[in-house]
Amino acid sequence: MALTVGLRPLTRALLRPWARVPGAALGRPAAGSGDGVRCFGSPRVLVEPDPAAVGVAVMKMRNPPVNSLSLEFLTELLISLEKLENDKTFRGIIITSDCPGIFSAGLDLLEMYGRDPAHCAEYWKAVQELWLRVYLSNLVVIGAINGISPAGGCLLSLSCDYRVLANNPKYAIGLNETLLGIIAPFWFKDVLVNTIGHRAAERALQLGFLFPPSDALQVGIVDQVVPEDQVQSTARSVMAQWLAIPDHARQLTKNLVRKPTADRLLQQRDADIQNFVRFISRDSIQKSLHVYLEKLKQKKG
Ligand SMILES: CCCCCCCC/C=C\CC(=O)SCCNC(=O)CCNC(=O)[C@H](O)C(C)(C)COP(=O)(O)OP(=O)(O)OC[C@H]1O[C@@H](n2cnc3c(N)ncnc32)[C@H](O)[C@@H]1OP(=O)(O)O
Repeated sequence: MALTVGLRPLTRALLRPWARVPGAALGRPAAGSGDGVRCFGSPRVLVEPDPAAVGVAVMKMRNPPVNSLSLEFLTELLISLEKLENDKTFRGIIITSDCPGIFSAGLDLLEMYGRDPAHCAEYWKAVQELWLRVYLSNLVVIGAINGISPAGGCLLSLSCDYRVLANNPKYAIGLNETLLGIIAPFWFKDVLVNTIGHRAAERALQLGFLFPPSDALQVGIVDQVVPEDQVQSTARSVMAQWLAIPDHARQLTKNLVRKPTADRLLQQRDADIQNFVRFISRDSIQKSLHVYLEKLKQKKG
């Protein structure tokens, strides 16, 4: 999948040579890891081989305070995923968070609020790109969801092959876009419908449900709920089960199941970008985002 087409200078710079990303170094031993352990990443994305599982990488999102998916963060995630996809030593990735209590707060509202149409278009293209990259990955992708995961964070989780959620009543997962006065795009909706079924998705989307762990498991938006300190070990055991399947058979099957959903976006990416830009630029939508951002500020007191 070509990643650089049509992207503006910031994104192109980030997608160009790995070494240009400050702090990034492919093949450099990880701080605190044994000599010779391959570790690569970027300021906001830490990627390490799982010391206990051959062929598995752990990708930790580290964009404090809430792992919101800014353009720079999306770009770094894309670079890391592309590296992993092309590195034949890896067959699976566990995606998790390095921000306590938060998997990802979803799309970065500041990339959509008060921005010009060109910026919004570039941002949306990167959002599409990340989804396609994760959803269609040849690797086994397991979400070790160790925190709240609304909207874009939920989409990222839903795009994994399997989701393990920490059993903490403070955590919740769902597509809550309507609560912000915005709507989930058709491909977010498609992935949710594929996961929890039409009727449950219809209710969840319209009411902007954020499911706490027990409800999340019951509706099927996650596959397993486990005590917080067992999220990583469970993700690792699940990974072993998925890696026991020959790659070619699993990958072709994944493609068979997921391609029709991805194709719906691939066939109309530009139109989807234009729709997004038109929608997000409306005064009424900008007002809703403003109100929501103010609410987030006031919550702090
Ligand atoms: C035709 C097509 C139409 C398409 C339409 C658009 C489709 C858009 C699709 C997806 C949308 C999204 O993903 S929108 C994002 C949804 N996310 C949320 O609703 C989560 C919002 N955040 C929270 O609820 C909380 O921050 C938290 C529960 C995640 C964490 O709470 P906590 O108390 O720990 O932290 P704070 O609330 O104090 O937040 C700290 C800091 O971060 C800022 N913040 C939080 N979330 C975001 C975000 N998503 N984007 C940008 N910034 C965010 C928050 O404002 C605080 O900032 P300050 O410290 O500066 O006050």
